[in-house]
Amino acid sequence: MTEDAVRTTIRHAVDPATAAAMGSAALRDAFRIGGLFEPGRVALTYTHYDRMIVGGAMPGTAPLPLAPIRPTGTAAFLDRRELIALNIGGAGSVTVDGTAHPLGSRDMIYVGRGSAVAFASASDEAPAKFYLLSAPAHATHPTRVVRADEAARRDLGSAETSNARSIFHYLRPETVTTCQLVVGLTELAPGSVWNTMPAHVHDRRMEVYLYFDLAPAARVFHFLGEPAETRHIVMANEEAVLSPPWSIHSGCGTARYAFIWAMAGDNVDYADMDPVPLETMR
Ligand SMILES: O=C[C@H](O)[C@@H](O)CC(=O)C(=O)O
Ligand SMILES: [Zn+2]
Repeated sequence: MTEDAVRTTIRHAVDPATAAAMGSAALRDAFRIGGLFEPGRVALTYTHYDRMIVGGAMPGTAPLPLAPIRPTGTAAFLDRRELIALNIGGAGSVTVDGTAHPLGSRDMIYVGRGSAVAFASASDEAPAKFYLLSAPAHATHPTRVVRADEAARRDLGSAETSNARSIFHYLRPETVTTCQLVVGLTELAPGSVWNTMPAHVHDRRMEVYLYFDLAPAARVFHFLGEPAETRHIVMANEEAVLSPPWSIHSGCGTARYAFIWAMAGDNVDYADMDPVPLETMR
């Protein structure tokens, strides 16, 4: 492992009044996260929204460890944290305390507090891409693999409103116990482009989206901000965007796409959202 195999950057929390005064470049710097998947690297963004860490690991066939990072101030990365890794690339494995868990496309692993983790790809030609999320943990819950076909599926929206989509709920309290993490994947049907409109907020939990499976030339216009003061960020494939607890999070693509949504905060109740009536948005 080279010395800079783990890269960490910090994102401070932004308040709504500051965000409302930002132009496109400042909004992108504050909320968009790029460069998640670099060959041979773990790229991490330590956010001050519920101290959620958002990252990517794109290993070769040799194990790429999740090394300790300075911002957590702990001897090992997961000493006081939990983690998920969701594979959006080729076949790979996540080794937890010496046990290798093979993960195919869209398989996920939850790793409880205190474990040691390393990533590997099955081949160099089609490397795995592990999307990583980690939140502070107050208890140790068992490590669990959730396969793509084990996630709870719910179909939402319609073609008439350009938002026919399927939600695959990977981490829900009914099946996997976590301290803070709530994670799922939403896939838009062909011809549907809108997610999460009508929008909602949930001041109890921050949220972060990773847009993926988007054609290289396509973009998603991602909306954020307080409901009556919205802004947008133009997102490309495999870019993440932070949603502060006070912000809506919704997007409209120039083509279909998928995204992984994840939350951390005061509760793990997915349904605890405050809907925003469309007529109140500005
Ligand atoms: O708080 C939950 C999240 O914003 C997502 O689950 C929304 C979503 O996937 C969708 O409507 O498509
Ligand atoms: Zn939400």
